[in-house]
Amino acid sequence: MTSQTMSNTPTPDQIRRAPKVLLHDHLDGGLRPGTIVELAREQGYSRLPETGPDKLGIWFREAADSGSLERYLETFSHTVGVMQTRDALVRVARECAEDLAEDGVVYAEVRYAPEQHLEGGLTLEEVVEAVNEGFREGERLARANGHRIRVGALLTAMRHAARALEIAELANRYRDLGVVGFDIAGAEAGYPPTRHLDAFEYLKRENNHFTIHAGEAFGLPSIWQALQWCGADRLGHGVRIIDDIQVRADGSVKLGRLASYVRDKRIPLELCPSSNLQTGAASSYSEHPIGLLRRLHFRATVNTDNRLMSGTSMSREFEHLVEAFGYSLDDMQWFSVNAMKSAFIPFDERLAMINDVIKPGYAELKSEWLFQQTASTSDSPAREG
Ligand SMILES: O=c1[nH]cnc2c1ncn2[C@@H]1O[C@H](CO)[C@@H](O)[C@H]1O
Ligand SMILES: [Zn+2]
Repeated sequence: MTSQTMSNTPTPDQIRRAPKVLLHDHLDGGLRPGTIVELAREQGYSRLPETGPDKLGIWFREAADSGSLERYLETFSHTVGVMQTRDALVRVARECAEDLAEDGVVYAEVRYAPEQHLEGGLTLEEVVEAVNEGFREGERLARANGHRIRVGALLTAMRHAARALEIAELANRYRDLGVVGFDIAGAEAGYPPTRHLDAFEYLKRENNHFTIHAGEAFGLPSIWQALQWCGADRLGHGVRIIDDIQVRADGSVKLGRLASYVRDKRIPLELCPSSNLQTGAASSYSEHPIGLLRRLHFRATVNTDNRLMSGTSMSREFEHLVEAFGYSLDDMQWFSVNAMKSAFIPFDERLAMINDVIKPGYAELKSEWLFQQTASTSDSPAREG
């Protein structure tokens, strides 16, 4: 008997078919390399470092593999560079929804910074409407291909800029019209989230939702500010919360006050393992804090961050975690339910996704697995699992 049939390790095919929930994915970090090449040609964008899709895909992964968030972020000039027209935005958003659906993602919140897409003369509103249109088209095309996905947009403000309040107002205006929340992103060191307190206070007064990139390139002070000064509903990454968790030689664990708060309040951590390896926040999958955070029952979720720059997908992220930590379909379900609970759509809609899509999806995969087990052990004594 192979180890595959003896253990309950999901296969790559099962991982892909398992219903997955994605809360942290950048629209401008997930383009198909072939699309970048075509858009660049159409728009006369001549600064691409490679003109063949395969080489360009490799270039992004290698350039992003720098160990520094600042250098990682430089690669976005080329994706943002070809996302300056309405048609380009519609196409990129459509393909994003299609690619996620194909990968078994059933619910996604995809973020982008509208202020970065104005160079071709579009207004902020036109940018948001183009992206929304693309997501709706992508959802329809996915459905026609037998995949069900729902995509909500998060509007990001860039933390080095000074437009956060304006973007927060934009997110509020398009609430219930495809936009489900707000975020700030960009270089973390030197740009604390409190610079944008006015935007967060405005959103709180409007009963709106937001997440903050924090605890990725900078540690606990950034997480503390994001939660206790700004009132973030979720943490983008938040991986450095590990700095407030002490694992003693005997294996016992002591949480500091901030880590306790994050766990006690069920603050969702939008963890992005591959991205963290590239920017230096973790050194290998098996050493990634997600293993400990999952064991300690933090509200941990699994995310892609930037599929292009990391050459990844939700399935790839789970494949890495399955390999590093021996995760089962039950673990995958736990992460997916965690993420769905943490989404910014209304409670009843989250519950419906959990009960009608996620749980039945995993139940089906597990029953297939049990069936295979029974078939492969039919002439040997029953095995304890
Ligand atoms: O992991 C990250 N940390 C901080 N900022 C990021 C990360 N990934 C992407 N962006 C930034 O967010 C912008 C809007 O999508 C991107 O253009 C990029 O500059
Ligand atoms: Zn991010």
